[in-house]
Amino acid sequence: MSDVRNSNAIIEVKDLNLYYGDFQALKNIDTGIEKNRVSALIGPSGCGKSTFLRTLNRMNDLISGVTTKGEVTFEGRQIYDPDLDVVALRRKIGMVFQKPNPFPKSIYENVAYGPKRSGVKNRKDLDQIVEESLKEAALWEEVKDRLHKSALGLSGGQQQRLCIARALAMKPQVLLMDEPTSALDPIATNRIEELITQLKKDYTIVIVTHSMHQAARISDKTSFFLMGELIEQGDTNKIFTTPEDQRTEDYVTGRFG
Ligand SMILES: Nc1ncnc2c1ncn2[C@@H]1O[C@H](COP(=O)(O)OP(=O)(O)OP(=O)(O)O)[C@@H](O)[C@H]1O
Repeated sequence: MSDVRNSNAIIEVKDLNLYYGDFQALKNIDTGIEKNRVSALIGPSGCGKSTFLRTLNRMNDLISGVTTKGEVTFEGRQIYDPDLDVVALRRKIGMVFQKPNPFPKSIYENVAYGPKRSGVKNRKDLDQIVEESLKEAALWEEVKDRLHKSALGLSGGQQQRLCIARALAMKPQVLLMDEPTSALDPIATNRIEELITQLKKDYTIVIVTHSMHQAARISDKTSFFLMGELIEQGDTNKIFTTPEDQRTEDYVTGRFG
């Protein structure tokens, strides 16, 4: 298997195995997530993409019966170290979900919520974080005149950009995105894809996608999973044009999945 581990990796994964009870969902995963790149995780339904994504900020801790073995290091620190501050980890490695899930609060409060909880109290500082995060998420112009209106009044695509702004407000280094456009129409999808391409200047992005077109359009690196194994990983262009493994070729050419 090709090896993408190198000195640009912000996250390194070594011999990672994950079980839901007796069922092994991830098998001997070795990989690295490169800094300031978009990495796509692809593969047929149930192959372990979302499970793998969640291992990167310990979101699987929230599911009972999960056992994780192996190493995940973020900037050289073991993230499965029992002494690690998981809340701080999730601040640095934020997450955006498939279905936009804004809180039933105002647009402003959605973005200010995390910073407030981590101790930012000064109104001017909060105003600034809200404005900057909404600008980074390409939503500011659409909402600046209705910041104190409910977030639930936004369109699905706007809600998803709000969720991205909410994650950015915590000043993360990595953004994990689990099929962030699967609930959106093509125009809203296009806006999120453009946004992801802009965000990689400042952030590292890992995205689970069912759309091979999306992976090919926006990612630099692609990892192909099958039945809990990481079959092949490398430059997106290579994975889609000259993959080394027959199973990868069958998947990317649409022969299964
Ligand atoms: N909470 C859970 N408890 C038990 N088994 C689970 C749980 N979550 C996922 N699994 C199983 O682990 C395997 C991997 O699931 P996962 O959701 O990671 O796959 P996926 O590739 O993201 O799938 P999809 O593309 O359909 O979202 C599947 O067989 C799934 O049924």
